[in-house]
Amino acid sequence: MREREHVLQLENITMQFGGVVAVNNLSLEVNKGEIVALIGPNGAGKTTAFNVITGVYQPTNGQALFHDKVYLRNHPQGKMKKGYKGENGLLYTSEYKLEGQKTKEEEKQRDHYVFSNHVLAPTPDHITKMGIARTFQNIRLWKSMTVFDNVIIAKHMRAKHNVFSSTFRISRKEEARMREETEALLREQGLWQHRDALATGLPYGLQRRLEIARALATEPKLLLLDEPAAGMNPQETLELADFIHEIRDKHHLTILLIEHHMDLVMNISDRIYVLDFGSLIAQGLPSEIQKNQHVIDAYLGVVEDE
Ligand SMILES: Nc1ncnc2c1ncn2[C@@H]1O[C@H](COP(=O)(O)OP(=O)(O)OP(=O)(O)O)[C@@H](O)[C@H]1O
Repeated sequence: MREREHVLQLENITMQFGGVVAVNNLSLEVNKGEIVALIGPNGAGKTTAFNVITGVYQPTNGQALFHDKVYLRNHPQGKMKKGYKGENGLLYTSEYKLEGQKTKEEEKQRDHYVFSNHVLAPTPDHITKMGIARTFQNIRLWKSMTVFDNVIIAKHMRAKHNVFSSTFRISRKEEARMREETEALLREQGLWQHRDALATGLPYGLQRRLEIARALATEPKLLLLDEPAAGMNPQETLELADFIHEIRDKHHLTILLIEHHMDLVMNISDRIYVLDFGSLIAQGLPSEIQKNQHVIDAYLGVVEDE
């Protein structure tokens, strides 16, 4: 069997807001080409996990790796050092000690975690350039811009220079290339005939498509979808499954998604992680998760199709 290629790994991620532990000691991995779902009841911490992965929030503790390279890391500091309610609060500090006799494996593990209090806090912009893109639970488009501009600006964000310098200084050739790629994306998403419309003027379903086109414009390796089926009827939800497979294959993506529509989740996911009150309560294949009594009690037993 081929070795798994890690795209994203979260290790011991805790996100605490004041006294609220929104995500508690979360570890997970997403491998190349996989479609992985993160599910759980309202308030379980799913969106917070996405916000940590994309640099919107700096986690209180833990680290994340993209293609096996640590790109964000933190440990409880300042006031939080006392008020920390999560687990493994010393793991990423030089205060971490291994008790008792150390095996080679434990030593290796320790070296992997401890970087002498070294904190890494990349900005969302940096993370987009690295190759992680997302969509939002509540669609967030640049409302006063046209459909075309929403996508081409995202392309500029992917370019090596920043939006402002690139707007004024990129070569004509590069600009032409970006326009061509934008056209291709809009055609692919069935949005080309709407290119001059304002983003907010589009019907809801097309706004979702535009959000995905804009995410794809940044040429991601990993795409995070936050409730892509929200507001869709059963027929649209069914079509969404095919659509997600299509974009995964066409754009060579790895996908992590949050979703409450269990039919969709069970249909498209290679693996599923289940959160409840910020903590991971189960992980496995869809067939395993469906049968897991803990998950049924915490979530599946009460889930309502939207
Ligand atoms: N910025 C914040 N400040 C304070 N508390 C927050 C913040 N963001 C999230 N929380 C809290 O963290 C917990 C997890 O919220 P989160 O939105 O991540 O859950 P979720 O699983 O995405 O829920 P849903 O399915 O309803 O979207 C909740 O208790 C929420 O109130």
